[in-house]
Amino acid sequence: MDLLENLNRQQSEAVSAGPGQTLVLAGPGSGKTRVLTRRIAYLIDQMGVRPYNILAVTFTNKAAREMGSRIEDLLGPNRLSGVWLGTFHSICARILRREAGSGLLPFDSNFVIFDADDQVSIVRQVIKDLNINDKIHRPTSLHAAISDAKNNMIGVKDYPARNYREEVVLRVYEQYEKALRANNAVDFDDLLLWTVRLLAETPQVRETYARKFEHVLVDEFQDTNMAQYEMLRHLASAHQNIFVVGDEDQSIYRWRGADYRNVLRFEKDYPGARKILLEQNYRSTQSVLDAARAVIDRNRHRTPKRLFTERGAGSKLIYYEAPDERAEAAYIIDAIRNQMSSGAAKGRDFAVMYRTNAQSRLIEEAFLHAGMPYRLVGAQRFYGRREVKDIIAFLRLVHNPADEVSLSRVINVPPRAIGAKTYETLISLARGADQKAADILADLGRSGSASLYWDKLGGRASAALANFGMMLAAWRALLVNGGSLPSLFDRILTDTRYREYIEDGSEEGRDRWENVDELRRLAFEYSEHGLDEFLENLALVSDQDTIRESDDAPTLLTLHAAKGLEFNQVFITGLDEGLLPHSRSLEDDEEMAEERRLFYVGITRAKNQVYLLRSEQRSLYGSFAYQDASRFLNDIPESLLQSQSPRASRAQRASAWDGADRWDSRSTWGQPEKEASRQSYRANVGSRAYSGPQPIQRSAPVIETQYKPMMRVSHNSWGEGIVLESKVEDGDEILKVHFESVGMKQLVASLAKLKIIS
Ligand SMILES: Nc1ncnc2c1ncn2[C@@H]1O[C@H](COP(=O)(O)OP(=O)(O)OP(=O)(O)O)[C@@H](O)[C@H]1O
Ligand SMILES: [Mg+2]
Repeated sequence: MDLLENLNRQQSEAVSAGPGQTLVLAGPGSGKTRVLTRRIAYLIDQMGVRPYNILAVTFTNKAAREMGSRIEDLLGPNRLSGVWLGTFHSICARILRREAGSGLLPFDSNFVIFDADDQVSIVRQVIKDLNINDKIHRPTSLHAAISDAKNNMIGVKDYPARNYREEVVLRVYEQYEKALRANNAVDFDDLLLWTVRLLAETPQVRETYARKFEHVLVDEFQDTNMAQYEMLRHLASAHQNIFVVGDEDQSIYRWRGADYRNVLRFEKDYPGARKILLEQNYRSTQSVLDAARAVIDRNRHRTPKRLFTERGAGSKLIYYEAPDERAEAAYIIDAIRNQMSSGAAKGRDFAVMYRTNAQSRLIEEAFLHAGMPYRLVGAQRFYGRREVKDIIAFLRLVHNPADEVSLSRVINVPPRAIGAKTYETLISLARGADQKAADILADLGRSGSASLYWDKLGGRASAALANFGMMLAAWRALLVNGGSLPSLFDRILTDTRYREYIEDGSEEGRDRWENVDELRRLAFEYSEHGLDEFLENLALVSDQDTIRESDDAPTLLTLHAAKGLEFNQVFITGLDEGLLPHSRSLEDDEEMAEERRLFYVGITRAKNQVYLLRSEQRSLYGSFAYQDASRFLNDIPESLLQSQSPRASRAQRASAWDGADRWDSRSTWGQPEKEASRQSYRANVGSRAYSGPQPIQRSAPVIETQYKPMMRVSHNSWGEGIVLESKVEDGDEILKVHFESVGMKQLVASLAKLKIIS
């Protein structure tokens, strides 16, 4: 096909630009990602560039996959093979794996990538070892300080210790690094840091890659940080062909070190760069664009951009001010259900966005109560589950026996009589002998009671450890002898009797097994690639990667995770001062500007309809409080808004209460069935009018219930959850609890032994 087809003049100019440097700066929905995709196809097809001479960086794995399949659609199958297409993290991991054997790096090529949980648990351990007060120095904040340093390319040696706090960070940083190296592990920041160091300090490595990559292309350039920018410069240093697209107004990752001034740096470093502006928006209606512009225009120090659309005015943005957060959630459910039941829209048309992850809980509950499926974007749901983490830990141990974080996780899972004390003795023995714990396990497995360590650990403990050691050795042998990933996976399940362990006959047990089975299916997909790549991909899943395209359901996601995506209709929730803009930003101009950009990104995801929601009252942080409306709402001209707030006027409210159908009279989405929508509205009146922590629905209790809705509770194996409903049936208290780990569960209170947290 003609690769310049369906592009406007500026877009074609960018796609077919000659060699050198190109900067495409343009607003949302103007086709930047489309241009980048076409450009890759064009390079291969029209300019004869070989795929393996191309490096393209996307912001998420999902974006990389989509780009890949789009290019294959354009060029036909297999024309892309060899191209390096992925996120900064995955590209760095690839470079480091190739180079780790050279002795230039402090880990070998079997290194594992520790996820956020692992990282914080190491910090926690270090804090304990160093006797630091974790109430004053929170593990997550120390970890953030370390991460910050790494993103700014500041190593332990260069870390300034100008005050007490920095001294603490430095001490923790030092031990944290030691722990990573001892585990043959890297964290996310290391991937970048070590790649940049390698490229900067080793000319022949730099040359190799710089020669290889004749063309370097980058999407979402405004969100690169210093280290990423350095990396790009090194990689493009031989051919100097670098093509970046971005929008300063959509820079929303400052907290991760992103610096939109990289755009200025680019112009300074490459004075000959051609700059292309795209001005037509193909995504949104004029109303959406006008509202978005009104919001972003208030930011200072920005270059105003022209952006027009030929899609027509479209409908106004709908504003709804709910009496409380439950009513806010109920409104979303109603609006979606009405359109879906009338056939006016499909589940996948909708996205519900929020500023902080904590806000998702109530919205999820509302979906659960309504029995409506949804897609929650975030790695937690699947990969955060205990059983999934267990199996991954076994696989990581096989891959990298030095990984003590994984070892400590599964050494006694399922229980095999290796207590915490035995584990500690094992670790201190290893430290004393300057050995890895895994080597001692292997030795015990090999030599049994003839092992040097047998007596030191005691007979019983040694026997248990020896068994574990033999099992590990057998798994490694299987892999070394060419066994496939699926066969290793199954062998682990059989040897550990993992299924018997988790399938206890309960519904939860079945759920857990299904998760293991899902992971197994994933492992099968990687049979060709092997364990390395499987683990790497697991470690690098980002939030957007958890969106299952096949599910036709509304998407729930943070504004941050919404970057680059588009939806027919977008709900932006929590437009309250303190939430959006977030309270942390109220006293800092730069932060406030970033909050504004975040709101801007949210609005501009919408093709047709934006809903702006807020709640007068919120219980987010444990107590109820009244909120002011977000200042950002004031920036949107009245003429673009249509209010559907129940308090907008007495007359409107009265008509809503007596059952007159407000969906029919005021909706912009056609004519839902009158009766159905009225009923659903009525069904929700109870929760809509409710204020304060009361049950959503409850049959009149016969005896006093011990648990109340909205209580936070903790369960032995499912962790923390929220009570949604409590009722008495046949003298038993029956609870519906939503657990973070496993979702909604129904429990008998007397058997479940829940602990009340708050
Ligand atoms: N010339 C065109 N003709 C028709 N549709 C187009 C054209 N250019 C872009 N589009 C469509 O417009 C939408 C937005 O494009 P794209 O996602 O590439 O924009 P973007 O600039 O990358 O947006 P964002 O800044 O949000 O990442 C997509 O659905 C895309 O297919
Ligand atoms: Mg884009």
